Amino acid sequence: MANQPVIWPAPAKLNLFLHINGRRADGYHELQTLFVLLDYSDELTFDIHDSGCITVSPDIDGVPVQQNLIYKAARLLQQLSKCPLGADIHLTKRLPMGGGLGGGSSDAATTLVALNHLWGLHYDLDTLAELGRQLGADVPVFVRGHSAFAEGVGEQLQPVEVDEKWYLVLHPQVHVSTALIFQHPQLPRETPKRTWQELRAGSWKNDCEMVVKNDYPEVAKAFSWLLEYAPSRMTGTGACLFAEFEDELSARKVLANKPKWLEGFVARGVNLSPLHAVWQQVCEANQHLV
Ligand SMILES: C[C@@](CO)(OP(=O)(O)O)[C@H](O)COP(=O)(O)OP(=O)(O)OC[C@H]1O[C@@H](n2ccc(N)nc2=O)[C@H](O)[C@@H]1O
Ligand SMILES: Nc1ncnc2c1ncn2[C@@H]1O[C@H](COP(=O)(O)OP(=O)(O)O)[C@@H](O)[C@H]1O
Repeated sequence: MANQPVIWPAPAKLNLFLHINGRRADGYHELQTLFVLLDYSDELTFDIHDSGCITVSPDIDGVPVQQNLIYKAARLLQQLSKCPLGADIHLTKRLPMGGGLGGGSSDAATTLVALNHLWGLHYDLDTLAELGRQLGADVPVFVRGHSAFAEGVGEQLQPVEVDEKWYLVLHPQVHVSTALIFQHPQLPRETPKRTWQELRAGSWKNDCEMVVKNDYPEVAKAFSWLLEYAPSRMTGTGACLFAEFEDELSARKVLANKPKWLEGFVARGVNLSPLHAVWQQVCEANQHLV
């Protein structure tokens, strides 16, 4: 039987809180956020060849290949390393786009980590995270592969151990543009900065929630529906919201009741990224071969 290709996961994240502390001269926002990785992922496979070409399939509707973060990540790595190898990359998309789950950023991070390994480049995680930062503020946390408290524009990361709770994630099927929310005149930008020690005790909120609820009635409607069952919060700049549960069954019971206009899934919050778990397995398997 032919060897099955390795499936490299690109997990979702939730922002358990997202506090906006100010706006910088370059337009980017200073924020404090708690990223928790989920065991629910897009999946990528990589077929390496020596033509030097990069292909990504299937096409993502509305995203030309040169704009696809997978393609951009592969090209960036190729340019830095002058690697003559190429790759045919296949994506199985499970994470809703523009949902605040970081799917595109995670796809980019998985591409950097996987091609670094498969092309034999041996860059360390600091180098890959810095490359990732050039692609998007959310990419470094996925490269580093651990749930983390983040500051700055999201690139100053401190790995933290979170309770690995269960989450119901609901997608109200609208696409929210991160750039538009950050330009919003009514966005609150003055939450005082606090230390992680202060923040870990609670008082968590998402400063983007109110403007998104006001501008996207579907998001407000989803919050109203979920309120019957559990308190909830938005992740990132939306549109997804989530509720936390102690066990899987409780989360699945609420999911089973959801109306048709809501998409959703249940996943576990994890400290170590599923990407890094697979990477470790691949390295161990290679060691057995030599
Ligand atoms: C705010 C977060 C929280 O996780 O939102 P989500 O995208 O996940 O919803 C992320 O850090 C987003 O990261 P990412 O989606 O990679 O952002 P980028 O592509 O770098 O930036 C998209 C746009 O958002 C704005 N932006 C982004 C991050 C930031 N700290 N301040 C900003 O003002 C900028 O206008 C930028 O043009
Ligand atoms: N591989 C990719 N997967 C998803 N979105 C991508 C990808 N490459 C580029 N994009 C662009 O990034 C935007 C944000 O996507 P995504 O990361 O899924 O959302 P969010 O940042 O809200 O979590 C998409 O609307 C799309 O235009």
